Amino acid sequence: MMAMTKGLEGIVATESSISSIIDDKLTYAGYNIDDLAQNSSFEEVIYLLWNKKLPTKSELDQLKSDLAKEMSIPQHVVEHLKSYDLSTVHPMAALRSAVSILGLHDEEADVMEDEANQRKAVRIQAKISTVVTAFARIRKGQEPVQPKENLSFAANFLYMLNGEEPKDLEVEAINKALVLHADHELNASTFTARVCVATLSDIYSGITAAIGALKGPLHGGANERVMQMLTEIGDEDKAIDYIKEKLENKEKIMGMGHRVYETGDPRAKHLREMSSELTKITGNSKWYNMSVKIEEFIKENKGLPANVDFYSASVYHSLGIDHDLFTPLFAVSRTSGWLAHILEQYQDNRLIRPRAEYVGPKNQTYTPIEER
Ligand SMILES: CC(=O)SCCNC(=O)CCNC(=O)[C@H](O)C(C)(C)COP(=O)(O)OP(=O)(O)OC[C@H]1O[C@@H](n2cnc3c(N)ncnc32)[C@H](O)[C@@H]1OP(=O)(O)O
Ligand SMILES: O=C([O-])CC(=O)C(=O)O
Repeated sequence: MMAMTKGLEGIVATESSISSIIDDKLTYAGYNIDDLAQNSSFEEVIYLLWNKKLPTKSELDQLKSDLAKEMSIPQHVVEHLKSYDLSTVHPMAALRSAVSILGLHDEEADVMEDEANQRKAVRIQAKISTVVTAFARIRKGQEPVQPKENLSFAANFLYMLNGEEPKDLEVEAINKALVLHADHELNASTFTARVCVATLSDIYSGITAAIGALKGPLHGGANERVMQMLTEIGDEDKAIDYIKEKLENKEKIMGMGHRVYETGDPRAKHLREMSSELTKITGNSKWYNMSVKIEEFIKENKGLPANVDFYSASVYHSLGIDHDLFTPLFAVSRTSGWLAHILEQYQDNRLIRPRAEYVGPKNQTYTPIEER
């Protein structure tokens, strides 16, 4: 058997033409993330990830209209969201369960033809932000807000969350965040989705499994913990002492470090810029200043770069988004990548089944229970 690599570090487990990380540069289907972050809409990125080419105007209009038609969620799903223990259930747990329930209401859930899978991809992508925002409102005792067909995906997210049409700057920030989080090669949640559907299980199962993986604090769950850390620190002048103590206790600093990037995560600078701008506008520059201090300290003392989760925290906080909705918002975006990978996996499938090196006891003799 081959040598074991803990955490599968450096192991190439599949071919893919969706996104790449080479020399610390991230591309979606060959387009650099910096270009996409500056210029593209999230809908364009969805099209790009699913089709490996930028859409023409009519192709983009078609996708937007398909998504708009599918954004509403069945009343059963709303009733389900209402039935959770609203004071304790984390929105990521609610989302994981709700996506699974969406599958129960999709007659095509187990139809494996390509066209049915593409229709389901549109349905899931369209409904995911409706589920997140509906849950966010329901737990505050508010009714879900129906999406508006004339709004962009990013604008609809904020509209359904807050019940009022967002300002241009807010839409721009959410759109950029959605573009930046959409795909990232074979990260843990995407790998989870691919492992799941490689058994020829259905798309809803793949997305449900991926949400479960994204939820963890070493992955998407880090963005909520970054804000928790900044809140705990509270004051710029206390940041370095706080971090030193965490490091002395061998605790990890959330939003720092990455399995693949060595010099830095190319997405972080876009979020850093947004954080600087938005925290200034909202009169809360301390969150940005504190983040810069932490980033510089960790870079200097541990050689670790900030990852995508680090500055997204102060960006989302400045937009007034509840801290436990940060990871669900990540999921809304990453669903586009998960779906692209699931469809790619189906196209050239083989069961994913690695080996484990057995290190337990050998040659044991069975003893009857009365003799143990
Ligand atoms: C969207 C995303 O998923 S981006 C990642 C989001 N996750 C986080 O921000 C959580 C914090 N970061 C981490 O836990 C890690 O850097 C990960 C999970 C991202 C990458 O992990 P790995 O590649 O497995 O690195 P690993 O955890 O083995 O760390 C290697 C060394 O760097 C240290 N290290 C890595 N990240 C950090 C951190 N954030 N804070 C402090 N030390 C760290 C480890 O303690 C370890 O040190 P040691 O060799 O002295 O024991
Ligand atoms: O690629 C990873 O390991 C984690 C990450 O940054 C992402 O999923 O965006």
